[in-house]
Amino acid sequence: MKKIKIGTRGSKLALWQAYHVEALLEKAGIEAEIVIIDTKGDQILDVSIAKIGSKGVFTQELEDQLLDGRIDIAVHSAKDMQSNLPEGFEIIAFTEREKENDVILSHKGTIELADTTKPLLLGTSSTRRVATLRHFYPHVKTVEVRGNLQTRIRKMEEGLCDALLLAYAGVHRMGYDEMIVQELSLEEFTPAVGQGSVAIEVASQMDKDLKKELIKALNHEETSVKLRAERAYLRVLEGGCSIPVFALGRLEENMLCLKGGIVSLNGKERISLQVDGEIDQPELLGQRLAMEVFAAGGKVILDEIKSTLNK
Ligand SMILES: NCc1[nH]cc(CCC(=O)O)c1CC(=O)O
Repeated sequence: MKKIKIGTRGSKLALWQAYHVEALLEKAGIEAEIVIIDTKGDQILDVSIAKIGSKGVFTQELEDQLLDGRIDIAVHSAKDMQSNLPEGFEIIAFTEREKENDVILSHKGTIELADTTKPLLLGTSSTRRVATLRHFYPHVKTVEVRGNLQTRIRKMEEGLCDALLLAYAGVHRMGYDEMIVQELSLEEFTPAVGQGSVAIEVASQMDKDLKKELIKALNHEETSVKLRAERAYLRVLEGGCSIPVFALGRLEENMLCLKGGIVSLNGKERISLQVDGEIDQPELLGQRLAMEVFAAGGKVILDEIKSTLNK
């Protein structure tokens, strides 16, 4: 079998993910090498993702190279993948998911979100986290902070904020577990779709046998079932990472339980529901969740968010 070229962004987290995939391939006896590609999302660091327009900022360049055959697979944080891939591309595998929670990282020791007596300024650039904070902890102030984890930590230490709100997966992979001061609950801070897993994207024209080999080596079936449901939910909402929606699949015996919802940008309204169904049709469950969230008032919230972001 030929040597597989793994395309990745050059950030430390992206490289960790690419090496992880390389190791999984090697374990399956497949030789691989890593090709680093610069993306628009990496170059524009001073503008929030929500403003750049999230569509493919981190993925477009990798997709160009997939078509050219300069790389065979593209590795992304599953969370950063838009719900509808452009024509001609598909995700063939999701790697085993890391713990999905959000965490608080701080150089200051304990942080008490519920303590309304002390001013607290949290750094984040995720609309979901800001809106969720506004909903559950309206007294907490937020400031936008972008850049890679190292940059964000430096900005925090320089005084930009008291603490950072981040995905556990990225913090853990970059080796900053010691700075975690609190793990947030999945009930309040239900994660973004796909959080904690790595997605493998290919050009659909890829040789069928090769595709099969790669799926066998890289796909974690249970993760894949959960993420297919979560992504189907996101697809109905046409949400990129700029919209504060969340969903989390869980497997319980032979059932797939999907919890998810949406929160308004000001945090005033938050809808969170759970639907349960068969494991073998995860997409249907995601669509069902979307319909129930819409019916419960989510459609109005979504339309409001979209009109605000498009202004
Ligand atoms: N949006 C950026 C991003 N994309 C993936 C991760 C972390 C790893 C993961 O969730 O898989 C992060 C950082 C964060 O949200 O804290």
